[in-house]
Amino acid sequence: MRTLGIITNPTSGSGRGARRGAEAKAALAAGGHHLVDLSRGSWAASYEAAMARRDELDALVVVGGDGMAHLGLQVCAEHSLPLGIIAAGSGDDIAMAVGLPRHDIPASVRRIEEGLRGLTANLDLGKVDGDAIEEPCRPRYFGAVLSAGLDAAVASYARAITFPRGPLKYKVATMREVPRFRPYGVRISADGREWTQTCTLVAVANARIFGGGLVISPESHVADGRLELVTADAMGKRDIARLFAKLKDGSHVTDPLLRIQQVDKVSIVPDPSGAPLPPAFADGELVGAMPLTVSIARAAVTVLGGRAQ
Ligand SMILES: Nc1ncnc2c1ncn2[C@@H]1O[C@H](COP(=O)(O)OP(=O)(O)OP(=O)(O)O)[C@@H](O)[C@H]1O
Repeated sequence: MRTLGIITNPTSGSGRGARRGAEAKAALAAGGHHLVDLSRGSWAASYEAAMARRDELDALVVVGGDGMAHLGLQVCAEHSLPLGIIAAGSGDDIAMAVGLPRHDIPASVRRIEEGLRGLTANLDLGKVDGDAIEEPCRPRYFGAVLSAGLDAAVASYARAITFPRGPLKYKVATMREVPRFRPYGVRISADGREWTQTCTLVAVANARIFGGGLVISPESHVADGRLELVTADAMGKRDIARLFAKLKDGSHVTDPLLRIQQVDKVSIVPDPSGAPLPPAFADGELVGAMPLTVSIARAAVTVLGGRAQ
């Protein structure tokens, strides 16, 4: 018998989170484990509850989408506590990057049991430092991708509106943000090189996919010890539409306005040569305003039942 902290989110999976959470708890309890329910009324309150009980646990299990996996990473990063992920969200990019099943609670629980018997994967994380990182976790870690370009402006508006809900809110936010877009000014320092440019996208990828399955950085791998800096130069509206369409299969990498470079550490600073950058998002969650520095945290978290390859 193990002591497992568990965090569920009633809002995840377009409102199916409460049922999925109850199913997950029942399946883990059936395995004879002692469960400590750390779910609270918000992401931040659940994080605080998990941090307060972290030392009593043998593992932490999160149930939901990337927002919940991101929460689990904050508790387990650079700590000996392993993380179990029961992927039940509308976006499960982190779970997919570690080869975990989606929307299949019995299969996810079997992976957690395998993990408790020793089958685990060590994953790299992006570690974000900056004065304006949102409370309560500073530094912030991410598993998939941090982004501060046009897609972050869309995410920021989508987060601010209460209607419509679900995937439709991203369509509404895109329709608002793309016509207003002016190229962002940015100063980038990456592994000792420094330059200023205007851009449409600026992202740091640990995994190949983000945004619920968009292939932003096809060569990225969560266990290769490297991050990829992805930038897209200033673009007009038609080029933006083409770029976003190509993100679906990763074919944007041949676009001459796009650049992907491997980095260990990168600083992203707003520059007056263009419009102000939006706040950064990572794993779909708000991280905070620029400037930010992202560095690689190698093998920073152990995922139960994960597959590194
Ligand atoms: N009680 C709660 N505990 C944790 N997170 C919560 C809670 N209530 C609301 N949330 C919010 O739910 C959001 C989405 O969670 P999650 O990623 O698990 O689900 P999802 O189905 O993939 O959602 P989305 O489509 O919004 O990304 C998070 O941003 C989080 O802030």
